[in-house]
Amino acid sequence: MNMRDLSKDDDFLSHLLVEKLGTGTVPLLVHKMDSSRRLPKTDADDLLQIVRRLVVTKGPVPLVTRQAVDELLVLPPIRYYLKQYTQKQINAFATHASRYFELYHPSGCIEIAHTSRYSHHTGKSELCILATRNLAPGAVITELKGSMANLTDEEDKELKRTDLRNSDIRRDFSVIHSKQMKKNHLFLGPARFVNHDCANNCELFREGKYITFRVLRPIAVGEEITAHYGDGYFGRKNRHCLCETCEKRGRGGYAPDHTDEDPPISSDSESDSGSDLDSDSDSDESNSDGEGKKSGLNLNERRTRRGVYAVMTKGDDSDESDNDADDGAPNSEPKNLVVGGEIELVAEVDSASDLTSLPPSRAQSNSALAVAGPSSLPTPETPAMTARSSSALTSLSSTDDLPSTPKSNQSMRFRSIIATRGQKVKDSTPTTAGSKQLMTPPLSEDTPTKRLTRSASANLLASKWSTTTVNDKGKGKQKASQSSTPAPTSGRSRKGKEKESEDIKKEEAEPARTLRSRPSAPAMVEVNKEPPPKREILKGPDGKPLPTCSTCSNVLPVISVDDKVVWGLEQQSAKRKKKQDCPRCIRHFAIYGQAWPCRISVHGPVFLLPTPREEATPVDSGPRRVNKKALSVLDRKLAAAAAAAASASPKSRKRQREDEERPMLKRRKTEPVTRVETSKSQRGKYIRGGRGRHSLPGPKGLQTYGRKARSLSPSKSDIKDEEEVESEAPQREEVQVVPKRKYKKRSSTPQPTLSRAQRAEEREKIRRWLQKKEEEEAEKDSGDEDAGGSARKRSSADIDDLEDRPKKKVPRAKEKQLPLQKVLPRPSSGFRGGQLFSKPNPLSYALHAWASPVVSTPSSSEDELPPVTPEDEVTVELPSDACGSVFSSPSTIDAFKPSPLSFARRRWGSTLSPRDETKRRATHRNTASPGQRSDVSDSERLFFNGPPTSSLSQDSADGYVRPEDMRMMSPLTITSDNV
Ligand SMILES: C[S@@+](CC[C@H](N)C(=O)[O-])C[C@H]1O[C@@H](n2cnc3c(N)ncnc32)[C@H](O)[C@@H]1O
Repeated sequence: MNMRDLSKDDDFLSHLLVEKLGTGTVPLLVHKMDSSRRLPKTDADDLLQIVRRLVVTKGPVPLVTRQAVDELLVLPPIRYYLKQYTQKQINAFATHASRYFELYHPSGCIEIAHTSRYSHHTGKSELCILATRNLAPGAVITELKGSMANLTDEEDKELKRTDLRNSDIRRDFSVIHSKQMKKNHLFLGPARFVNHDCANNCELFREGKYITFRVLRPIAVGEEITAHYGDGYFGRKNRHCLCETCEKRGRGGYAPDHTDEDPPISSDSESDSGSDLDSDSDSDESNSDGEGKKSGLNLNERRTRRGVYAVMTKGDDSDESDNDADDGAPNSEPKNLVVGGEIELVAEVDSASDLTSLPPSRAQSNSALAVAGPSSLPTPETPAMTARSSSALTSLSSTDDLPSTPKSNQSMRFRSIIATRGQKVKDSTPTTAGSKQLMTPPLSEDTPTKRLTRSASANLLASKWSTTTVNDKGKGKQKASQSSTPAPTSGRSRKGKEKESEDIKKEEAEPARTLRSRPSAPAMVEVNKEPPPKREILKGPDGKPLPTCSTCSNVLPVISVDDKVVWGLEQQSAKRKKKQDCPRCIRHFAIYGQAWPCRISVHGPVFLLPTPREEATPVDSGPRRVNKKALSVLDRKLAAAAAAAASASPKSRKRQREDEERPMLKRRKTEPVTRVETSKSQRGKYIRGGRGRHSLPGPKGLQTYGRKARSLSPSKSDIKDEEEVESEAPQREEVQVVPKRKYKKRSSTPQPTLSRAQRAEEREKIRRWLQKKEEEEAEKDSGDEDAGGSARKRSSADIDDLEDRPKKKVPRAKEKQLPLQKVLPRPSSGFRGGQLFSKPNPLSYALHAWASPVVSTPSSSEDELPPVTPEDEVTVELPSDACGSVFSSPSTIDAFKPSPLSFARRRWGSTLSPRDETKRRATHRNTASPGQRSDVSDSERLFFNGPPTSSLSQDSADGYVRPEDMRMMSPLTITSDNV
């Protein structure tokens, strides 16, 4: 996979499956590889439904994920996006999509969330990965994956480039560096949201084809998953690091003597970052730092030097050319990253860092570990699930844990405050440090136990997954030692990060080492059953308690995106007294239907919030199985129907024929019904008529005009032909206005074998034929030809037909005397626009068809009404959507002409007024493409939901598929390897 595709796909997929799955008003804003890239508009609801189905569908994760990917790929915007892709690229996209989908599976243990940790310095929204379960050391977070792409030298340089106009561009990415090859690989996917912590709780490692994360020490629910980027990533000795550990220790960006300026590069600067630096890593640094240095305070600077650098220190570093060339698997990681190959995150010298605007040590900073440390055994006062502080396996030494500067003794593992940029500016000024508290609410306290006690489901989950107790050191150790990669133990004194890394490296380097098999569910640590400590109520500068999330109990965050507060302040002021959930918990509930952090429905895999679209789109999108039983039932039914047809009276046969000839009406059961009732006084006034059995002049009918012998059950092609002609009929008067969207028959019958061009040709023939006929009729009408003469010209078949009807008794003389009147058609059963074509004289036909025509003046308001059936108490279902939208024309609906086509048009016309119709069309276009309508079957939806043509803009996708687009619908192959 190349870098361009991967970054493009990741931008799109993170937009779809992270940003769009936010809480609607609060997107989880992802920093893109190229934020200027336009992405196809996608309906967030569609995506949410797919994820919800994934959540409730039972089955192995790869299968369920694959299904979600399949569903994603048929969405019109996605098909549009993939239109130019080759099958290989589509596969790559699908695989990358599966990485994001996997995050949401109920068996997963992490989530992507907002974090306030860095953005209060940058004014930008930042994301992080949080644990949604307790994780024990050695657990592999299988869903935290990424896809890799080789970087050419040019691309590598390009990624280092700083766009001074937009510091986002090319800055927020992850790169994995192969030390031996001295080559970089772009590493994108959910794993890229892992932030750095100087005392990281996870490590990046290679497992088979994947690069994923392994837990180093116990992680509690709500705790952030962190990795170590290296010692020089955030300036020399990470002096600008804003991680929690630095905050606790009063180091990095929180050091009391911290300044935004970087000290001059000393000769040993390289040693800060270890020896694994990319040789040209700093080649562009001066350039990138220029702006920050000049201004002294670059608020837009995200402090991303170059992304995560993971260095392969051993393993097969043979050069890979195109790592996805072999199997077409898009996610093929570079082959040099072999199993067991050690990946080390190393520092990148930040010799000329422009990391600015770092505030001095936060006076009000909390220190989570003031009560923790290796010596601190779990006590009733210790937060039960504060694994880091209570676990005997914690790797932090007392000196590490206890801050060097006085801090508050609150846990700050899960913060939710994001200050605005304005606050940041104030924060960065020492003189205003004291007033910072006034501007920025104090950091939230995270008391996981409290969270659990607030949520019964969470308790359930916790108890369900409990495997070890943190009180039981031995057990915990045993668990850790069971893993092939021993996790740091509590007894081990920590002599700094480097020492720890060394130890881990050593252990991993042992030849006998085998990678642990992937746990089906991550190992958990049990919650402390002790009563939770009383939660301290955090108060704002006004002395009032800060609003907290009613589910997770964190202080409600203030989230700002590009200097704009997008969530928080309004909600907090308006709902200060009301119960309110934080965006994270709202999002969680929207996806899982359960209170955070529970993902498993206590009622089993029953979907909680079905929607009409869900019902219309069954979870099982695969072909339905026809079993023997169903077939025998079908056979029986068919036999019974045949027998009934054979024994039917001529009258009932006739009725049956009529019914068969009206497929359009039958189809629209689901559409709004307009009921028209006739008055009793009208009863008996009208005689039945207009039931012709004349075939329509379809492709065949052109040659055999006239009565066509029909079989009892007309063939499907007959019906289709009729439909086509009916569809075309109303267009005759507006030859130029040829509706492009033809109503598709809702059935699983195969589409006609005629090609589009052929059909168009046939239609054109019909149109010409009709026009010719009309002209002939017009000539006849204009002449002095009498009705009898016209009648004489009719075929005997037509006469026979007419003789069947009561109206044949109408004397010819009377017929002739009738003045030209406006005749309202009746849309009752029996009227067929098609037969009008075989009786080309509209007036005579009308006289026969409508024995007692309804006369109205041209300005009659009846014109505005839908066709009324003057039959006895007949309730008619009038079509109002599918056909109406195709055939009714606002311009012609009022202009009534007593021609067969007018009849047809009005017969099938929409019941809406022209204005309403226009409005309805607009809404219909905007909200529901044919492929989205619930009355359209799945197969048709697939057919309809084509991507817009390239000539259309993204936003004006017409939702119709072109034959050439069908390529996209070829089944995707995601092998289990890929997923
Ligand atoms: C690989 S990304 C991690 C995800 C990132 N937070 C986001 O929202 O895209 C790395 C970026 O996260 C931020 N970051 C992560 N850890 C940090 C730390 N300890 N101190 C300061 N910034 C950090 C920096 O902006 C860094 O460039």
